[in-house]
Amino acid sequence: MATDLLMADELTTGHSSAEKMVLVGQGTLQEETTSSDFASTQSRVKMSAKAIAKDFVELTKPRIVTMILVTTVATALMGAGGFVPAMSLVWLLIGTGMVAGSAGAANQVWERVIDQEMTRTASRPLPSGRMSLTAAMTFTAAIGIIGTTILWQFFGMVPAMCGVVTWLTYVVVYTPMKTRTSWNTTVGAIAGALPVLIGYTACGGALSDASGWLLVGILVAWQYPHFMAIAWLYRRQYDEAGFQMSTTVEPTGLSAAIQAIVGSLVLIACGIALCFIRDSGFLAYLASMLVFASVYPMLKASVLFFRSRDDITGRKLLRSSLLVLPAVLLIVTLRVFW
Ligand code: HEM
Ligand SMILES: CC(C)=CCC/C(C)=C/CC/C(C)=C/COP(=O)(O)OP(=O)(O)O
Repeated sequence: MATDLLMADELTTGHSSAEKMVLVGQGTLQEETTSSDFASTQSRVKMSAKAIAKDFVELTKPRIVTMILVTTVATALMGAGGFVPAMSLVWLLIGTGMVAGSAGAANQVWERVIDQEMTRTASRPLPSGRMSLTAAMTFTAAIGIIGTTILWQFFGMVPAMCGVVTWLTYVVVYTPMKTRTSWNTTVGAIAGALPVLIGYTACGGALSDASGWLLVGILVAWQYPHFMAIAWLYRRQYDEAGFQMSTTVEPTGLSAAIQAIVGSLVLIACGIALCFIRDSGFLAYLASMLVFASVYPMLKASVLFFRSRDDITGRKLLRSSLLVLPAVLLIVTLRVFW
């Protein structure tokens, strides 16, 4: 208020009352214009800050990281053989999430040029030009280092190294293989499965435990139906961009369908084996039946895709895969408490 009055005085010194009203009016108008400019600038700054933050999140492949964190909770409980202190779980999720996000971001840095060739990826922060390479690389390094340090400091060298090995497998091995051989999916499945060892070893499990590797088996197997559906749905874009995927090398999709069926069957086998690893009582049989029932929709979708390879059966297979993984992990985790 005082400023307004000061402004009014400065504006009106040495002028008639009528001129004063106009000047004050103008001054007020200017003040209003200035303040509305300020408000709109402020809102623009807020919006651009929101958009920048959204791009950094998008760089990490948040949907994949979210599902990886779901597997991290399950494998942490399994490694602990029971409950895990809430704060430990929070730090585990922060550390794993940052390392996984760094891997996803590094993959997008690596593929920033070829991602322009696919409609599915062209709108990403780097290929679209919304984010600078320096900002992306700095962010990638920062969250990767911070996440690895958190895992190391709170849970020890083994979980931290599991994260580093996963990061390297995905970024340095899998990513360059994508344009060279369709065997990239096998390496990607290993990279996508290794994070289960982070949660498992962070909360008491050992790398020598069969349970940990059966969990790896569940994730490796699951990724075939999951990705073969995606490889089919985006086959044309993959082919035009020069990626070597099962559906570009063998365009009928028969190989992809067979891999999806085999992956579903191996997933069931690994899940049932995990149900019996503690004992072979009634609950082991009950849990096994639940594992079969939870994977069955994906097995059925794989068979339907095998019989009729089109975008409808392909999308149904992808959707079923995204529901099946959490269900299987819930059942095998409950076996820890049952
Ligand atoms: C061989 C390994 C894998 C490959 C090649 C792969 C590939 C992909 C691709 C290309 C997409 C994006 C689809 C799109 O743009 O709509 C995607 C989506 C997704 N992936 Fe995977 N993925 C793999 C492993 C994993 C793993 C290990 C997880 C987590 C446990 C995972 C969880 C997801 C989720 C949740 C989505 C989002 C699906 C959606 O929102 O429609 N994927 N995957
Ligand atoms: C803890 C840690 C380091 C976790 C990392 C694990 C991780 C990010 C796995 C992703 C699995 C995978 C192959 C995704 C597809 O990438 P893509 O390059 O085929 O997807 P795109 O074509 O959409 O870029």
